[in-house]
Amino acid sequence: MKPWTLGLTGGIGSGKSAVAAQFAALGVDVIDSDQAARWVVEPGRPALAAIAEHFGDQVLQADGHLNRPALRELIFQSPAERSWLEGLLHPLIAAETAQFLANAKSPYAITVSPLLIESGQYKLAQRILVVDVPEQLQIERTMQRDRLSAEQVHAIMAAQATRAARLSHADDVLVNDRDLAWVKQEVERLHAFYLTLNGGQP
Ligand SMILES: CC(C)(COP(=O)(O)OP(=O)(O)OC[C@H]1O[C@@H](n2cnc3c(N)ncnc32)[C@H](O)[C@@H]1O)[C@@H](O)C(=O)NCCC(=O)NCCS
Ligand SMILES: Nc1ncnc2c1ncn2[C@@H]1O[C@H](COP(=O)(O)OP(=O)(O)OP(=O)(O)O)[C@@H](O)[C@H]1O
Repeated sequence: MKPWTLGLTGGIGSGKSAVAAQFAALGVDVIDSDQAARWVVEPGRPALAAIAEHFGDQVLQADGHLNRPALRELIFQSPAERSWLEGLLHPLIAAETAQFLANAKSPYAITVSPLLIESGQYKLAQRILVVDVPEQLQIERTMQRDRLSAEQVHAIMAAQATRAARLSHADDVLVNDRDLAWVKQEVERLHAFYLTLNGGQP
């Protein structure tokens, strides 16, 4: 039987990757749209050439790879430029995701995306798990992981759905305000529950 799809979402730095890694360790097939966003702009791919043509060589590194921090600065200070980039990349990311899910072999598969709600991709999932954290913790973890200023993190958060909007789509919520042992325990609980579901429903 074709696996059903769990959509896993949360704001920047909420802990999606940490949660997804625990599901993957239990044998669940996981596709992460942040990773797919990297594949589609590898050197030689047409999207990278389109980005360089649109933004200029300032968004390329000397070795020809995308200069991600430079592009990040440009798009989070201009909604129009962000929208242009999303128009180019989101269909490519969606295609990579669809192909992965079509080949998934575990009882259910997970699509991880920070923009699951915003992009409409949630409609492809039978069930939605939101990783939720208090904003202060989200900001602290992101600043530490990415070496960003509070202002830079706020600019990215402003481009994402609000916590309330995301939670309004949730079937399940993992509150990631404790340590990683807690994440593991919560994922094991959810996984045991998900294995009892038919097509994502009880
Ligand atoms: C701007 C880019 C080059 C920055 O790369 P960088 O390596 O610094 O960050 P990374 O890709 O790992 O993303 C980190 C986080 O930023 C946030 N973020 C990224 N893109 C967006 C966006 N378009 N809107 C809102 N938040 C975003 C997400 O929370 C994401 O998890 C990159 O994020 C990108 O190509 N974004 C456009 C594609 C996209 O929308 N990706 C989001 C998944 S669909
Ligand atoms: N329960 C936790 N305890 C301590 N640190 C954590 C916990 N969960 C996540 N982190 C750390 O917080 C940071 C953000 O987590 P993670 O990278 O999983 O978030 P994300 O939602 O995938 O972010 P993004 O949207 O940017 O991809 C990472 O450095 C991670 O190691």
